Amino acid sequence: MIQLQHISKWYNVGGKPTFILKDINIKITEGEFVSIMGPSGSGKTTLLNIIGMLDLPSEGSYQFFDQAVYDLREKHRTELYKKNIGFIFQAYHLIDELTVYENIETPLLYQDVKSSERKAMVSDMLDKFNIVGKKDLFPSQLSGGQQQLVGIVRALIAKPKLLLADEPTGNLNSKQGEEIMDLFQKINEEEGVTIVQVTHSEKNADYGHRIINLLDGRVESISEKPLKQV
Ligand SMILES: Nc1ncnc2c1ncn2[C@@H]1O[C@H](COP(=O)(O)OP(=O)(O)OP(=O)(O)O)[C@@H](O)[C@H]1O
Repeated sequence: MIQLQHISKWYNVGGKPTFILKDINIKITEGEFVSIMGPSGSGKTTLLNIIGMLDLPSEGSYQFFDQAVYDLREKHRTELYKKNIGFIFQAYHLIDELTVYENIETPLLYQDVKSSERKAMVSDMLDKFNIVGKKDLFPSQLSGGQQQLVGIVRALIAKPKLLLADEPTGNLNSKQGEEIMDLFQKINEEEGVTIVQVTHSEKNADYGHRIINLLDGRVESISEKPLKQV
């Protein structure tokens, strides 16, 4: 699904290149659940944003299914992203002025899905994730865990093949965090959604089949993990 080759990213700081990522080579197969770990500043978010097509590297190539991502015009890259990728952030990034229902509906508006179809899709998701009763509330009226759940439902509504999550449980207590990780596991196993998450937590990383450890912008090691027993 994903093949990154010789990906590097640098910024010019005071006339000198400062490397954020250096010669990253990673393959991710459809259906995998991968965790990215590493100390603060090691380049995790930058790598996730490159995988999510939100950021461009300074060098290297990226194959997403049969598409050479950097050969595409920006418009086509955006279409590829919108069609295939859902993003979840630590700080939820919900729109405060919109209700739960409206927040979940937003990605469908960008995809020009018809009104009647949107209604059916949102209702279906509200039902599936047991949040029908919250649909008219605003984000400020929800707990952190509930807000993240809405963020996840919003990321999933357009049926992405790839779910990217940057510290998805960073603002949650351990019980809420565990619920979100269990949900990720379910989405991965039952729906076949490929997941790549950045995490500081060993416990959360263990939910993945594979852990990629970054250090100073390089892949320091990759460890395969047995599936977590439930
Ligand atoms: N526009 C920029 N110009 C210069 N340096 C940058 C820029 N954006 C990011 N960096 C640097 O890139 C490095 C990697 O950042 P990144 O957010 O990818 O790290 P991270 O591993 O996700 O860290 P954390 O765990 O703290 O979130 C940091 O040292 C950061 O200062």
